[in-house]
Amino acid sequence: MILGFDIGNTHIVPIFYDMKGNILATFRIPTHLEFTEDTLFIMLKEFAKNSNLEILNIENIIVSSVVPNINENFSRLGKKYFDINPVFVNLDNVENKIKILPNMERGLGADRIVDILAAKNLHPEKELLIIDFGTATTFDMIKNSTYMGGCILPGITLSINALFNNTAILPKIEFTEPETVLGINTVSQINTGIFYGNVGAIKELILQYKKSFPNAYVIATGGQGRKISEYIEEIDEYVAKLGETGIFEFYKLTINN
Ligand SMILES: Nc1ncnc2c1ncn2[C@@H]1O[C@H](COP(=O)(O)OP(=O)(O)O)[C@@H](O)[C@H]1O
Ligand SMILES: CC(C)(COP(=O)(O)O)[C@@H](O)C(=O)NCCC(=O)O
Ligand SMILES: [K+]
Repeated sequence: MILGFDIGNTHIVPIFYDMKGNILATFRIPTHLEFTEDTLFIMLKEFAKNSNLEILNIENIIVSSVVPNINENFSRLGKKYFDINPVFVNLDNVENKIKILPNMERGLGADRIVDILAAKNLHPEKELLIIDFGTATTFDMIKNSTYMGGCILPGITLSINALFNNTAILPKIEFTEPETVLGINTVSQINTGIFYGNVGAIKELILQYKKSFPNAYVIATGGQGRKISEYIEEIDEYVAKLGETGIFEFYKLTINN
């Protein structure tokens, strides 16, 4: 088995793969900097047990992290419990798959790197616009294996939390499909505002990218993107486990050959 970790700003997702890259099980834990290698191992052991997986069969560990402060604990986890040095997703190992423009910084988040690897695998010949709805919503434009650029905006839950945290009495709401734009209470008004506000923002951004890349094939991913994608006809496809697939792709490209 291969063990992957998708470390985002809100959640850490451990992923168990068989050696062909089939996903056997995934779990979701909150991103807490306080998790030590020992806490992480105990959680992993329980998850594995629950899915009837033998944790000692892990041959390699791949970590996609956008939270650098926690990385060291994953290195310790690998060394202490599996005698493995985990490999961290970065651009250096996949330079022929994702070329960057000469004037561009190399700071592209690991989550975006694995999204790109997976999307390129699904549609090798297409120009791709990838939208990932996570803590932040990110756009990434790929043409001829080259990263053309992208953008970042606050994610949906982040926007909901911002209203809650920066006002005296606005509540924290659960994001749902709105029934009407004529909200009759605070909760439905916030929900409607965030929902259609995001639908509109995403549509406009896609339009802007399509001005330069009219043939761009638009792929959305990220838990919060599923519902909203149905309202955005410019999105060609929603892929639930894009990042998870990309982490295994990174493994194949770096370790397996
Ligand atoms: N399947 C889902 N349905 C609804 N909300 C989700 C889903 N998955 C994640 N979220 C919410 O989206 C926000 C971002 O979480 P996540 O996608 O895990 O972000 P990250 O990858 O940045 O850690 C969180 O508030 C989380 O509760
Ligand atoms: C943009 C992000 C915060 C998104 O993170 P996420 O929503 O997955 O938690 C992350 O990809 C990141 O920190 N990137 C580094 C900067 C960059 O990608 O340009
Ligand atoms: K994201």
